[in-house]
Amino acid sequence: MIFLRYVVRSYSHNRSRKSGPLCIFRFNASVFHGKGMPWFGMDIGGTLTKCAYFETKSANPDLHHQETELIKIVKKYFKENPRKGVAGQADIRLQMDNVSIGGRTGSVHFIRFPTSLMDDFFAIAKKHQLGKFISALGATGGGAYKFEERFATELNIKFAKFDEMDTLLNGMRLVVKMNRPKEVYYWYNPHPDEQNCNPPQEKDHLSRKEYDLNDPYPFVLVNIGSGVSILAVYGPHNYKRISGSSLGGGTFLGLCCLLTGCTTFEEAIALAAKGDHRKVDKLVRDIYGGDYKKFGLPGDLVASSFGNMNLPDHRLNISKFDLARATLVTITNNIGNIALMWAVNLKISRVVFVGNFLRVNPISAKLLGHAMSFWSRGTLEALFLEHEVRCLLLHLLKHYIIGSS
Ligand SMILES: Nc1ncnc2c1ncn2[C@@H]1O[C@H](COP(=O)(O)OP(=O)(O)O)[C@@H](O)[C@H]1O
Ligand SMILES: CC(C)(COP(=O)(O)O)[C@@H](O)C(=O)NCCC(=O)O
Repeated sequence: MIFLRYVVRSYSHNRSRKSGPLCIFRFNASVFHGKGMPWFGMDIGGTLTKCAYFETKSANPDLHHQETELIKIVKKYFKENPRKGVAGQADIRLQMDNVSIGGRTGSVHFIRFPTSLMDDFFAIAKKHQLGKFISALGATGGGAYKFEERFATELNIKFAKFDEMDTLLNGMRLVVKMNRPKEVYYWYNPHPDEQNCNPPQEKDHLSRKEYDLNDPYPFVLVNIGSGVSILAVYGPHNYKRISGSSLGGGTFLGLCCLLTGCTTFEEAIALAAKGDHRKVDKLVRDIYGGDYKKFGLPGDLVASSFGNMNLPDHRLNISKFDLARATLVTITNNIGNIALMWAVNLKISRVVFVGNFLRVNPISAKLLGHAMSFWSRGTLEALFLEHEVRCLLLHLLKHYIIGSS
């Protein structure tokens, strides 16, 4: 059986953890028989390409030599890379150490690069004759379909494709098990007096608490990527896609770039962190002069997202920070509303939010956490995963290594 082999060591300069980076090279299967080397999987999404690899300690000195050689090539790869982005960012924070997969112990590393830079990836992969090292690659996401032919014809690499929803769920199951009890968490209010008294806006004082998702079914899974997919999950192999929305992470980033001139997600989130959406939105109190008591709508609740922006006076008083925050709150609230509707409709009390929109984005996570609880009067739980990056790659690894799901 031919296994995927990659040398991947994150190149991050993180001081507290071992660093190492990435690349993708197959070893000669007849020599290595799939023992000891890192395994690799790729999720090619609408915005980001996510890679994960499992790096075991090698017991085989030949293998170790090969690995060292490959790391050299990897370093070259980064140096020669024309654009920094395509080299990928190692998500050191997500790294999982001492993980056991297929009877071996090692670390799972995560890396990402923008899918829009796939041409650069191909150029570099061709230059280094990647196809000589890799024969097959576990792939998921829309790009597993979109780029399959290019990988085959230009790089001579075949895809073993996995459906992104199947893999997302399998990966989630796996990561929850492997990283228990730290993986799943929720936002709670340490000051119960304030519980449900305020409109569902983000709460800076909310704290994170671990959640034991030992018996998870049923739950609603909301994947916030470029767009949004919503699944009702009833059992390990029993789920359906119940809804979706085109207003997702890509919408936030796209609108934010248009409205503020920012160019990256990190920048957009940093702007939003300093802004006040209430200057941009029309609130219930702007309309009622206070709360709309009959229906329990607090005055601070957003009545109309961006509803003040038709007025020149209001437009003069807002900053790019406020616009970024309003965009973030608008998109997040919309996703929360759809998720809530489906959970209530299906009488499912747990809603798990995943996807890279929640990466470095506690504003949205807290907003979702508070809003779900507020609007359901405490009957719904909004849960989050430590590995908000689509952990489905872990499933790929497992599938490839052990040949089972
Ligand atoms: N470094 C980043 N670059 C671009 N978008 C990012 C980044 N980090 C987080 N995001 C957010 O994550 C979304 C993509 O999420 P992801 O789950 O990777 O979806 P996809 O599989 O569609 O690429 C983006 O639309 C954006 O909102
Ligand atoms: C097409 C997608 C499954 C692709 O997944 P993604 O790359 O966004 O994670 C997703 O963007 C989606 O479900 N969009 C919403 C489509 C709808 O209106 O239901």
